[in-house]
Amino acid sequence: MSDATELRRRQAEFSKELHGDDIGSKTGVSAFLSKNRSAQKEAVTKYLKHWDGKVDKDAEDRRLEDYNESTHSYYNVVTDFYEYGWGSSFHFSRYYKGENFFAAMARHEHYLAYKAGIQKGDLVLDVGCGVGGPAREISRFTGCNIIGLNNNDYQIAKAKWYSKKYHLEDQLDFVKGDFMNMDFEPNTFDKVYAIEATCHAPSLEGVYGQIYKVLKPGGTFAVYEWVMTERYDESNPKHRKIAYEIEIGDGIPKMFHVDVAKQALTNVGFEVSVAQDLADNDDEVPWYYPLTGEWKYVQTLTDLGTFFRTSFFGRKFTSAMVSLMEKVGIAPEGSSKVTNALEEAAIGLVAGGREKLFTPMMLFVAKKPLDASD
Ligand SMILES: CC(C)=CCC[C@@H](C)[C@H]1CC[C@H]2C3=C(CC[C@]12C)[C@@]1(C)CC[C@H](O)C[C@@H]1CC3
Ligand SMILES: C[S@@+](CC[C@H](N)C(=O)[O-])C[C@H]1O[C@@H](n2cnc3c(N)ncnc32)[C@H](O)[C@@H]1O
Repeated sequence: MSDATELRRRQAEFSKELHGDDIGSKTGVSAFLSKNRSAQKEAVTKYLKHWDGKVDKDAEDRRLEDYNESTHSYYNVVTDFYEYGWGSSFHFSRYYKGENFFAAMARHEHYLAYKAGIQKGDLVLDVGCGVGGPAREISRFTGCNIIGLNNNDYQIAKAKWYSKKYHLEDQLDFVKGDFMNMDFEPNTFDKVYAIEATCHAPSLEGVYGQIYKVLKPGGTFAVYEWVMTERYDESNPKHRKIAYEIEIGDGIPKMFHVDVAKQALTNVGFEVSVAQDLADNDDEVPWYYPLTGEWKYVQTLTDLGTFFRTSFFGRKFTSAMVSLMEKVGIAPEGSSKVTNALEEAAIGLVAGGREKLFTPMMLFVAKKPLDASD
């Protein structure tokens, strides 16, 4: 058995032990409370194994090398929190004045589909598809067929459960795989998109090279990339602290600079037609607003629940409840470590957003040339 097959088998087995067989019918709090105790403790340990506060080369190399297991463990322990706090699309978006949170999320997804030129009947790959929120929206919006690729078994099971629930099984499929080593045949997809996922890669050239391979000649790749911006200075300790908070709290081995991303696309053969930071604008309502706790930004009454759960006070409330439940044995051991890490994420993301050192929506649109050879 190859190393990759063995890892896949182990991860699938572990997911079954951690989450049980009944995946889908429970979400958020009830899913979180029904985890297998010892497996949850192990998952948290695996995720935080290389996060010891160090940012030297050796520490970074260890995180880059362990990217697959570490990210797999990260999503094993945060997925229920994400669904409870944010919904089933795991990304940020811009907000128009008066626009509801979920409408903005859907619009952000439609915009990427539009920039990728996705048409009815296209075969599309969603790289790092989460629990399938964007794939459901984009398949309904365009009439295309989407295969979602993900290395997290729990999220795949959830994505499949949702597509059955919403009768989208004819248009959607979700498969297990590492985006650094894809199993698809070369030249398979008409379009490829990735939303806030490829930042988990140990090398952007690695993941973009795989996307280039599976895209048909003339096909388009569109991505919302997480990158550090032109203003970021790796040698500035305050900047590095913000990047580290984003890395540890979001399960990212290393946050790359925007130039690294752009160069990586070109190096693997793409022709880049759009390179635009959608966060670099004068929006009245900033993309990171739900994590700030600033009530002035809330746009509609329907957003109050989401805003409470995502705001500073809402997060403190959740952390306190989780800590209490862990102490009395209702919540599995290690749960507080997860809410602490998510808190670091929120702090780093808001700080990075306010200072424009970081963007979660660097939009790249890139084409595989028509005359590309394999
Ligand atoms: C990790 C990557 C590449 C993308 C995910 C982006 C966002 C969806 C998440 C980033 C930080 C997350 C937090 C939460 C939800 C999902 C994020 C915004 C919570 C609000 C979930 C509820 C917890 O109690 C607090 C979390 C803070 C961080
Ligand atoms: C922040 S979530 C975004 C999910 C989805 N794009 C969305 O917007 O809802 C990042 C996703 O990338 C997936 N991922 C991370 N590393 C991966 C890898 N090496 N191979 C495949 N998927 C990966 C995670 O499991 C997760 O589903």
